[in-house]
Amino acid sequence: MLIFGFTSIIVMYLIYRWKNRALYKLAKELHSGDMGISLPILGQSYVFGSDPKEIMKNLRKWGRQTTERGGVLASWYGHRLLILVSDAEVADFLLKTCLQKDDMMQYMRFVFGNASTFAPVHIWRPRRKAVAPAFSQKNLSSFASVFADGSRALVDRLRGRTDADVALWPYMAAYSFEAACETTFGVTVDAQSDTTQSFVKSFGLLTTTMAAFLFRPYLHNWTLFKWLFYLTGCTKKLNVINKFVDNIVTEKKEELRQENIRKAELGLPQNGPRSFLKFFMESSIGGKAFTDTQLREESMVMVLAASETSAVAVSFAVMMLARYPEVQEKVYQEIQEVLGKTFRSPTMEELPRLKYLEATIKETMRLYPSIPLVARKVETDVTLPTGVTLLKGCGIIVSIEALHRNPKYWGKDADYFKPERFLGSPLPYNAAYIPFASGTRGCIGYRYAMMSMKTALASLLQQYRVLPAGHSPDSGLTSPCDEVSNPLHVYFDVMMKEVNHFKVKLESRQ
Ligand code: HEM
Repeated sequence: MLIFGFTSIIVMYLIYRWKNRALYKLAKELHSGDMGISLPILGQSYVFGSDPKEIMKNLRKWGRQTTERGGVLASWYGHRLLILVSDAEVADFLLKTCLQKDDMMQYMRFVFGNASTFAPVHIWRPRRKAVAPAFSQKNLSSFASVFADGSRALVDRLRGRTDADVALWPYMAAYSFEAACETTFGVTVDAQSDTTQSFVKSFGLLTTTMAAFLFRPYLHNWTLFKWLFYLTGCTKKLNVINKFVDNIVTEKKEELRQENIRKAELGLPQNGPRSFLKFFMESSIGGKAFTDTQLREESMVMVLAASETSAVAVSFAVMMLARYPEVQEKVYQEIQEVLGKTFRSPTMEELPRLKYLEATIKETMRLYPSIPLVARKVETDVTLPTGVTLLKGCGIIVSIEALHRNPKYWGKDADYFKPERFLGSPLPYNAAYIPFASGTRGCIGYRYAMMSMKTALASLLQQYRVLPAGHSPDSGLTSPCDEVSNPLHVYFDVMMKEVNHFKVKLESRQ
């Protein structure tokens, strides 16, 4: 009986291998690095481990191996073949050619709906077209005061935190979240209030659970997923989120109706600064008005996409400034030159003049991109510029983190922190820098993000000098310095975050 069972498994495995022989041939051609042997059901996914720090460490290791082997590597993830990419030319080609999100995103879709980030291409395309005008320069300019007010509140909240080390994350997260809510919904929220806290916690729990789930392909089965989702309390959390957003949508719809009636009566034009929600309510998808579900999905994803990503990037930037005091001094001098000596937030016209600050943010996002990887799917066989043909059904993981440290584009000092790379001469190869991904499915909010991050940093640095946590006179690094032998310790949470919640020491400049 035992022998019969064993023989059946072997026969089934051999049939499976024969049916998928083209995939196995491709895997061999692309090599899988030193990621360990591929096991049935698990593939090589077991090497990532379950601890978020381990996952990030192994993702980085996987990325380095990809670069060492020419920028494209294959790996078995459960029964699927994943192609990992750290070559800029190949990444650029794939991000522009393969617009479909990978199958693993269908679980994210279950949580966040069919909003642009997770939607299949046929749903995404008309939505992206409908959403894009909300990011016009004119509309974004109307958000400048939101960032200015928010960054003043950020500076105030940090007052009195100069005596000991401070974990920046809750402060930065609150700044970005409040700004994201105001620009998305047109309402002012207090990140400390009970309702908001419960919304934020629910969001956090959902993303953390989803991050852990994505790296366990053996759990990727709909029935199992739905059960786990329920048992881990995610259903309740999702209800909290949906209720929070639905209430705002209902309230805002009525407000808009009243406002339009009032303006029509007074003969006033129907324009002015518009929150994303208001913009969506006045727009249409393929000629039809947004439904309530579409309004909820699109606004929820704006809050999700706008808040944590920018908070992570700005927090990493502060840590880098603490580590590299002479970079911080240059940034500070520039802020003084552009804004003068009295404390105030930069205006929309002044932001482009903060060039060294921008270079510092960009260099931070090169070494520590908020989103370390993006996943796409091959829908029809596609031949890479290198001549290799990827087969239908393969998953694609573009490792932004590995690509950003690929010496082929960034030189021998790829791991060094040097904001000067982004000053003066253009980048040697544009596609080698993609913190916001690239192509038509790249980030729609990169200009919004830059405005928000520059405003927050300019305000913060006018008031405080930042020092490394546990500061002693020689705890700063002298730039240029190697971010491999002295790396920041990070973990994977869909985004890449610092393990100590971005701890630094603040010293008042007043
Ligand atoms: C530092 C901040 C940010 C970073 C690093 C970032 C990064 C990214 C990346 C890498 C993608 C592509 C994801 C993929 O292909 O799977 C993306 C997509 C997206 N981002 Fe951002 N983002 C940031 C800020 C924002 C902001 C502020 C908004 C909105 C206000 C936003 C809205 C979106 C949306 C809607 C998408 C989906 C685009 C589509 O599929 O059409 N992002 N972002």
